[in-house]
Amino acid sequence: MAKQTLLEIEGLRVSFRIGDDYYAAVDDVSLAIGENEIVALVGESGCGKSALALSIMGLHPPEKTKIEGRLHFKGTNLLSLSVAELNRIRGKEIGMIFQDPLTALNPLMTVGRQIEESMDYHLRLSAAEKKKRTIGLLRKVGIPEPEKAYYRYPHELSGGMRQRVVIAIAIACEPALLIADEPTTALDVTIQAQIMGLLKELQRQMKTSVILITHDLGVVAEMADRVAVMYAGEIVELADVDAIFHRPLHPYTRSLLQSIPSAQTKKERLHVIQGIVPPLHKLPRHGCRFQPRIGWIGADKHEEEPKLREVEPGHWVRCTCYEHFYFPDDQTVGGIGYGAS
Ligand SMILES: Nc1ncnc2c1ncn2[C@@H]1O[C@H](COP(=O)(O)OP(=O)(O)OP(=O)(O)O)[C@@H](O)[C@H]1O
Repeated sequence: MAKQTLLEIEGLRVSFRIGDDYYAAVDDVSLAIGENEIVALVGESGCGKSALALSIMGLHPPEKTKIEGRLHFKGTNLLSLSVAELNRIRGKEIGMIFQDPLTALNPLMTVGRQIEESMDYHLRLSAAEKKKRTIGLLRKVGIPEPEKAYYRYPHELSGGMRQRVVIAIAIACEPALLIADEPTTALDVTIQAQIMGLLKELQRQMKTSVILITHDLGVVAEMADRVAVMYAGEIVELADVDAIFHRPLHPYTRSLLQSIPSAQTKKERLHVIQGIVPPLHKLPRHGCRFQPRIGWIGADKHEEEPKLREVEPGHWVRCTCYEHFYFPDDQTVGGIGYGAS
């Protein structure tokens, strides 16, 4: 089912200044987010997921960051807006949920006041209306005794409850787009599923589009409609969630999937992806960026300048190396070896 596009990311390049040079952490990324769609961005730490999200929110310091390309949101290029114009959109039309509720919340302000602050800027409501709406939001995000919680300070709440407050702030103005950057990383495992369940339920009720950044593929399987797999600043595979889990193509996607313990892989050996994502100033800028991590696949199997190609409707993959990729079965790392592909 084709969805109307809400945000069209076109040729986005986000570069950070290191010394005298700029290095792209997000490199020529194009991706459309549909209305009422959950798109997961996955990849190891350092692949550029947060850099992409923060550029949509306009939160990179301009003196150290160069942003190129276009971010069409409801027909407006966010990158052409002044700070004042952007302020009218972020927090209202686009909400963001950050990783750590402790740093996202002001410890000196009551929960109620913090939620109301997000409304002050965008909505014209009387004090009584704001309070009513805030208590309604606290109830909506599952905080017990919302009338009392309204007067509490963040430190009086558990981590899970604090993250619910962060979510309440993000949805206070009913944004069309919600960006959730690792929203459960800082929480206990038992609480993570509850928060994800809440996000999914809110998305269903409000029909908000969501960009969900995570490296938890279990969460992706539960939540996402489509998945963009990022490696070293580039999207290497993009497809709907079913295709990513059942017909993954790119060696990086396959390696990520093979590296998580699951019901199927439990009895098999887990794959350990060799090496690490290189630091920004050492990223390979030509050829297949994943090539150094799959050294057993010959150089001639990679494209010189790999492009994303649509190999079945809606399923995009970068570089021809996927056609030749296999998991070697003669290597063992730290007692954990490679499973068969
Ligand atoms: N302000 C900055 N200045 C310089 N380099 C940066 C800056 N922010 C991020 N980077 C670098 O850009 C690359 C991408 O970082 P980013 O935080 O977007 O990755 P990520 O995929 O979101 O990782 P994580 O899951 O750890 O948040 C990394 O190499 C990181 O070190």
